[in-house]
Amino acid sequence: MAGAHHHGPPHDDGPAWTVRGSTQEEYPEFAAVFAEAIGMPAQELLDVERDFPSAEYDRSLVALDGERIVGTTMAYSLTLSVPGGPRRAAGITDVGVWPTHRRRGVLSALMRRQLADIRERGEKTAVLWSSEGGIYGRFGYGPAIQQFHATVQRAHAVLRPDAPRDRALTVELTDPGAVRGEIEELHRRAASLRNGQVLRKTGWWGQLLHDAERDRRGAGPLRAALVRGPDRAEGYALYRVLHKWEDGMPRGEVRAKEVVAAAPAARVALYEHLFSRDLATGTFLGNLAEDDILTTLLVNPRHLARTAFDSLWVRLVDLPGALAERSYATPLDTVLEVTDRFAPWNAGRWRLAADASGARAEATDAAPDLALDVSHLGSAYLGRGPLTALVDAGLATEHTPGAAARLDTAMHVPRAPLCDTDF
Ligand SMILES: CC(=O)SCCNC(=O)CCNC(=O)[C@H](O)C(C)(C)COP(=O)(O)OP(=O)(O)OC[C@H]1O[C@@H](n2cnc3c(N)ncnc32)[C@H](O)[C@@H]1OP(=O)(O)O
Repeated sequence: MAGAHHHGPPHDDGPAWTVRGSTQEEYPEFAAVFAEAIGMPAQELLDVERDFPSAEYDRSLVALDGERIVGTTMAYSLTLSVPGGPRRAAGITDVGVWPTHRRRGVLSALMRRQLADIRERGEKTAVLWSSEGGIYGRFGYGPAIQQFHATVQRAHAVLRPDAPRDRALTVELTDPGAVRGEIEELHRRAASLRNGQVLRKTGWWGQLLHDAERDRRGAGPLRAALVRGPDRAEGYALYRVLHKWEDGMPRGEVRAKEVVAAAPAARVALYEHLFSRDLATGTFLGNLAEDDILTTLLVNPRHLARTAFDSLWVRLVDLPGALAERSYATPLDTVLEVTDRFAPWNAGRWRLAADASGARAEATDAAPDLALDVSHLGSAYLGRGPLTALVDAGLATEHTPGAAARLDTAMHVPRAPLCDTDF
């Protein structure tokens, strides 16, 4: 058995741990290691996977100590919206290291192998939601989206009188399973329009709408509010109501998991529906984009309590490929000197040129305008990573004055990215 006295190899000392592909047969052992690492019952993982399969076993990796699994990770084959359109991307998940084996380079070994595998498959980027902010920067991932959860007390949950309201829209309150097709279609449409969104797998929808008791955390069943227009569904909210009484007074809370709308009036109808549930003193809204119209439409936005957090992290796996497959707001011709510890094929100088006909990135010997880490480009990839801030912080170096600002301008997108699917 892997012993408590085993000290394991040092981090950067060659192929430290054996890493190999895993299988469906091995999944119970895989799940046991990952579950222990994140502190949830393994059986829960197995049940979810049995009922709502989404695992891609041929993309699962394990690290071994002797025969025993001590580290896990998996990748999903995703479609990610990036500036320029939807692109294939690897969605990294199930990262866990057995607690007695942490900080001995197990994850580092898994990451090296996984990046090589992704490159071989031809996906240009990898994305993930991180459990902690301190893990993935060193592996070349950069936080690319800031989004927020919000709470608004009933007294302040009032939208401007001139907010768009459409009498032709009706709100239907129902069990989400009854309108699943419409909900999925609305999300697919919205996801294709927002950078950072991923298309949800069937298993994820099943899990989301299944409404397991453990997901309720004291609140009632999951409800769908579906906005219907004359021709088609225009938006939906998925939410629960937590009914609570204190000293005989109603102190309930509406908890919205997501609000998705194809038009502003539908979004207004959904917010006003959520704000008007009786016996609730406030509304929680999860996963809003930085520029969500709620802030704009509240009569008094000061009382919207926002908790900002990093959602999606982006990693350029094939740097020239990733830079070439997105679009740029302004013409660009610049030379980047890039460091990359975990995907050495990206390290070096790249000339990035973009105009109306498209973008190219090619290896070059020319003098660099800007020197930075691959993780910095990951942060900027979805259009909101300020490279100038990295220069100001002394983490990136400008050799040509203004190079970072010019790249920021070219990579910028007007609408804030959002990812409302945590995988
Ligand atoms: C996409 C997802 O699945 S997110 C879920 C991530 N998983 C979890 O949070 C589960 C609990 N945590 C774990 O299982 C492990 O601690 C892991 C996976 C985060 C890290 O695995 P380890 O094998 O310990 O990482 P490894 O030894 O390769 O560390 C490499 C470097 O990263 C650093 N590092 C690792 N984890 C962290 C962390 N949580 N915070 C800060 N630094 C970290 C290490 O100190 C080390 O630095 P060094 O090279 O300067 O010494």
